[in-house]
Amino acid sequence: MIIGPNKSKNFFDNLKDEQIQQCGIDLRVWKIFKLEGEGVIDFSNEKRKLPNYIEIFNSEKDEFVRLENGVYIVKIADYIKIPNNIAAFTFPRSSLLRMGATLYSAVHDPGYEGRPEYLLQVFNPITIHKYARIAQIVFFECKDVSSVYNGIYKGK
Ligand SMILES: O=c1ccn([C@H]2C[C@H](O)[C@@H](COP(=O)(O)OP(=O)(O)OP(=O)(O)O)O2)c(=O)[nH]1
Repeated sequence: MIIGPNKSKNFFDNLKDEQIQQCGIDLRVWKIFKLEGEGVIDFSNEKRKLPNYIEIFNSEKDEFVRLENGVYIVKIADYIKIPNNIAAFTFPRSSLLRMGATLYSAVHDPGYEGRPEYLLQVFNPITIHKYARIAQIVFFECKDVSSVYNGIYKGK
């Protein structure tokens, strides 16, 4: 069952009214990175290695950035604290899709807190202004949780 914004807004601090949607919360861009080098992924995470992130935009310093076609990492400005019985998925805003770009999200685990990062793929050049509402996160009740998130991305 979806946890609506009347409750999920409490998983954030300092949300703007415009971020409250019908069943989710719009998320704001903080930083955007290009990837440099290759990643490594395995079974145990022993060999896991992320590429270098080259910052190309920061909402605290820049007004906007024009992105050519390509792949980017977006760091969200909003700090989220997910309760231990709730999970979440993030979707691109339809306006982003309508511009020829999209955003990919993995699962947000019960117990996670931090500022999520997403993969942004640009198929048609777009301009992103500071703190742009780029995505919408939707929260779900998660029964029979085996454990809460305590991995390397917690709190970042
Ligand atoms: O697109 C996403 C989806 C989730 N998260 C956050 C919330 C989630 O709880 C945490 C870890 O996500 P995941 O479990 O998919 O990461 P992993 O690659 O499995 O790393 P770990 O070994 O830490 O679980 O990252 C993101 O930042 N971006």
